[in-house]
Amino acid sequence: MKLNIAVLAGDGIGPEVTAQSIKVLKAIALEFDHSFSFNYAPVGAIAIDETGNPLPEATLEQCKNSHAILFGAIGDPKYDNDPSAKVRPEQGLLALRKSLGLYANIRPVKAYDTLLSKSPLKKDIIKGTDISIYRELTGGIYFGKKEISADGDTASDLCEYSRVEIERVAHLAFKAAQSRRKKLTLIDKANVLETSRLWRKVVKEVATSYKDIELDFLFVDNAAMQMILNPKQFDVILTENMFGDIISDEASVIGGSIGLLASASVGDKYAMFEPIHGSYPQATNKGIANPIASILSAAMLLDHFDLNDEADLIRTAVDKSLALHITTPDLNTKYDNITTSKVGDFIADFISNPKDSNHNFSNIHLGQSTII
Ligand SMILES: NC(=O)C1=CN([C@@H]2O[C@H](COP(=O)(O)OP(=O)(O)OC[C@H]3O[C@@H](n4cnc5c(N)ncnc54)[C@H](O)[C@@H]3O)[C@@H](O)[C@H]2O)C=CC1
Ligand SMILES: CC(C)CC(=O)C(=O)O
Repeated sequence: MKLNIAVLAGDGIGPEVTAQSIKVLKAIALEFDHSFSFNYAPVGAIAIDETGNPLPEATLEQCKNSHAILFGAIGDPKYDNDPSAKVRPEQGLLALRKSLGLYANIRPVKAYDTLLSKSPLKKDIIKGTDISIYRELTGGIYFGKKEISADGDTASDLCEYSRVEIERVAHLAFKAAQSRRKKLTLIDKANVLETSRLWRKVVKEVATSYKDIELDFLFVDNAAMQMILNPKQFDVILTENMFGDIISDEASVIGGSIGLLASASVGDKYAMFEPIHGSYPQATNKGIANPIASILSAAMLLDHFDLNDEADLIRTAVDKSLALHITTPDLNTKYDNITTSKVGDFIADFISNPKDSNHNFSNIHLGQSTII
C-alpha cells in the first residue's frame, strides 16, 4: 500500500518521539512491502516562531493532501507562563482538529501484565483493565466563545453542543462497544450542566439503534473516582471534549505512564494519530521521553487502513520491549540508560526480525542493571 503521511512533530518531545514512530513505520514498510512517504510540516510554537501562525496554511494543505497525519505534541513554557499571549501553540492543534473535522478521539487504555507493578494503583485493581475512551474532539468549551472583560477581571468560556455533534461520535462509540464487551458508559455532569442533559437525551435516543449495548451513566466527579476504585467496570467510555481530556490523563496511571497512551482522531474525511501526552518540555532532547504512545499511535494509523497484521506486529514488538525492560526511565527500574531512541531501535529491530528468538538487544547497549 502507498501512503503519504503528513508528519507534524511539533514542540518539546514531539520531534523525538515522532522520529521513533517513523523508524518503526519504515521497518513495517520494508517488512510488508509498502511504500510510506513522510512529509514534514510545522505546527505549534515552532510554527509561530517560523511564520507567526501555530497552524500555517501550508501545513493544513499538507494534511489535507495526505492519507493520514502523524502528530507529535505542541506547547512551550514561554506561552504557558504568559497568560496574555494572544497567539498560542494550542490554537494550532485545536484549529487542525476543527478544520479537518476530527470529531472523535479514540484513546485505548489498558493495564499491561508486565507493568502492573509500575502503576501506583494496586495490581488486583488494575489487572485486566481494557477501556476504549471516545472523547468528542471538536466541540464544547475548548471551542466556545471566549471573553475577557476590559478590566481583565472577568472571563468566560462558552460550552456549546449540538445534537449532530453528539450523535456522530455516539454512533462510533456504540459501534465500538458492539465489537467489544457491549457496554457503554456516558460520562457527563447532567445534574448541573444543560449541555450534559442534551448529551444524555441524545445518547439515549442513539442507544435505541444499539439494543445489544448496555448503556449506563456516570457524573464526571464520580467517574473520576470510579476510574481509580474499579477501572475494570469500564468498557467503552463516551464523553465530551474536556471531560475526556481529563479522564484519559487520569486513566493513564493504570498503565503506569502517560507515555504509553496512544490515540486516533478521526472524522468523516481525515484521520490524525497522536499520543495523548503533551510536549513535556522538561524532557526535551534528554532522551527520556517514552516514545511508545507515539509508536502505538502509528499502529492505530495502520489499523485505520486495515493493515491489521502490521499494526499487531507493532503491538507485539511493544509488548516485547516492555517485557524485556527496554523502556525509558518513566517505567524502568532495571536499566538506567535506555533512551527514547533505543526503545525505537529495539521495536524497529524486532519488526525486521520478528522470528529472531535471540532478540537480545543486538543494537542496544544496556546500562547498569540496578534491580534484578
Ligand atoms: N496534544 C498535545 O499536544 C498536548 C499539549 N499539551 C501542552 O504540553 C505542554 C506541557 O503540558 P503538561 O501539562 O506538562 O503535560 P505533558 O503531557 O506534556 O506532561 C505531563 C507529565 O506527563 C509525563 N509525560 C508526558 N509525556 C511523557 C512521555 N512521552 N514519556 C514519559 N513521561 C511523559 C511527565 O511526567 C510530564 O511531567 C503545555 O504547553 C501544554 O499545553 C498538553 C497536553 C496535550
Ligand atoms: C493542548 C490542547 C489543545 C488539547 C489537549 O490538552 C489534548 O487534547 O490533550
